[in-house]
Amino acid sequence: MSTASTLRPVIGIVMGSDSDWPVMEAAAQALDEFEIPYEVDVVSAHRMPREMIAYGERAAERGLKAIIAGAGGAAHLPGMLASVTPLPVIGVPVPLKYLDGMDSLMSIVQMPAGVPVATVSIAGARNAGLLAVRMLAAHDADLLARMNDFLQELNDQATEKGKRLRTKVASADSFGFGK
Ligand SMILES: Nc1c(C(=O)O)ncn1[C@@H]1O[C@H](COP(=O)(O)O)[C@@H](O)[C@H]1O
Repeated sequence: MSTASTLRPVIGIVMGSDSDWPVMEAAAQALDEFEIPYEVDVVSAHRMPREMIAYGERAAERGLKAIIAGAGGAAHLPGMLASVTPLPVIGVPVPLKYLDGMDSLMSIVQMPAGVPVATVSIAGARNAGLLAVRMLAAHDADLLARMNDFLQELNDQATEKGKRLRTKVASADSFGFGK
């Protein structure tokens, strides 16, 4: 098991295989941006069911506050974790070679009532990381302020994009383009 910092991890990032990491690392990056300590591991419901159950059952007592679980294809990992932990589980549908991740999405999102998994978009690992930050921020005023700054930054960037687009279209118009 690897841990991103020497601090005790509060978020677990797990995935069905190390082949999911190229998608899942965006969750880790988002947590890094907010200096949230996390751990990373491969925990497969299909290939190592006993370890998977033990991971879910022990997650809360080990101090984790939420689990981000990514899997591809018959992606049962997030739902199975959610069935053995009271912690929030965020599911990331990992797209594989066939079916473009629709199989992963459907496997993760259609949970029976009583066992929720907060499913993000196909390959939406960055949003999974940001959602985990928001969950922590609900009980942490400093983190909440930083999330607000982050949102303001997004707002400023979008405003800037609009400005650039309007300038581009206006200058094209003055040459008789863009009509
Ligand atoms: N969906 C699951 C689960 C599970 O849900 O328990 N365990 C592995 N897998 C998925 O199998 C895909 C192929 O894995 P390999 O690349 O190891 O063959 C991965 O996307 C993994 O998440």
